[in-house]
Amino acid sequence: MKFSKMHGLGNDFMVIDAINQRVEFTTAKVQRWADRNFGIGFDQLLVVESAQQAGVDFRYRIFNADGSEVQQCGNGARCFAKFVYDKGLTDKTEITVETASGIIVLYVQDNGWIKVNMGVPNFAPESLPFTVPKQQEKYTLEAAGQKVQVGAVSMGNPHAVMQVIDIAAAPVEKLGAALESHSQFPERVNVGFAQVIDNANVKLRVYERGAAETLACGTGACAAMVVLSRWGKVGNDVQISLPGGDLRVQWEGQLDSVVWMTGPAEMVFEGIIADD
Ligand SMILES: N[C@@H](CCC[C@H](N)C(=O)O)C(=O)O
Repeated sequence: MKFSKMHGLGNDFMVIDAINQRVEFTTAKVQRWADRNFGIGFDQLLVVESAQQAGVDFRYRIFNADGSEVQQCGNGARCFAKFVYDKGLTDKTEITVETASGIIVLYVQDNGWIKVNMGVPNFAPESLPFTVPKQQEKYTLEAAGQKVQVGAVSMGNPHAVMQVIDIAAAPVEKLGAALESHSQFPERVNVGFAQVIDNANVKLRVYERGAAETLACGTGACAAMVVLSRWGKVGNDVQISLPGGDLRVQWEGQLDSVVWMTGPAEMVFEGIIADD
């Protein structure tokens, strides 16, 4: 089975075309492929399929390195768009795709970057413990022996975001792991640690559900933007700097406005899996 290895700001993916070849795998196989010593190594697997709904260009499925299937992936969406465009699966520069959390629209720009309409943030999905969205609201949780204040939002997938003073010293591994599986999050959660530089610049690290800390998280960047905006910390056009590079995230701030994310996507190499 042929695959491509791609990344968006160092958040890396194995991408499989399941339109032109037969693709079968199990959770154990995803975990083995994801292994950085015994497999290909990646944070997420992206499986590109034909659309199931009329008028939509593609469907794609997303699996974390631990094998769990998830609803949304920002960096993955940009890599998906580059993959279908560069492989000639479409010649459209405006691409619609079904994900497990609904249809999203992606725009391939002249400079090769991809702009994604990430949809409207959801402050009260089932996978979050909080039901009533209130402006300025923070929630206090206990994790890893300390009390932390987080904002919670779904970008299709669940995120908890906290503000930190010094991103380099943030306890991402320890607190991220504790919050990822906190009892308040029935479907586990992605955990963002955000340092506000000014109202247009934020530094962010994300402990991802099912993958641990990654070099970048697109939905995490959108979630951080939305939470910090609700807390009055940022404007509506923010550069989010992650360990792997920068994303531009735009949000008008109304609860019904969509989030835009713009950034690069890169092909790394292509291969054939020996054990399929
Ligand atoms: N890296 C992704 C998010 C991937 C899914 C996430 N780990 C989850 O479990 O929801 C991104 O760029 O958004």
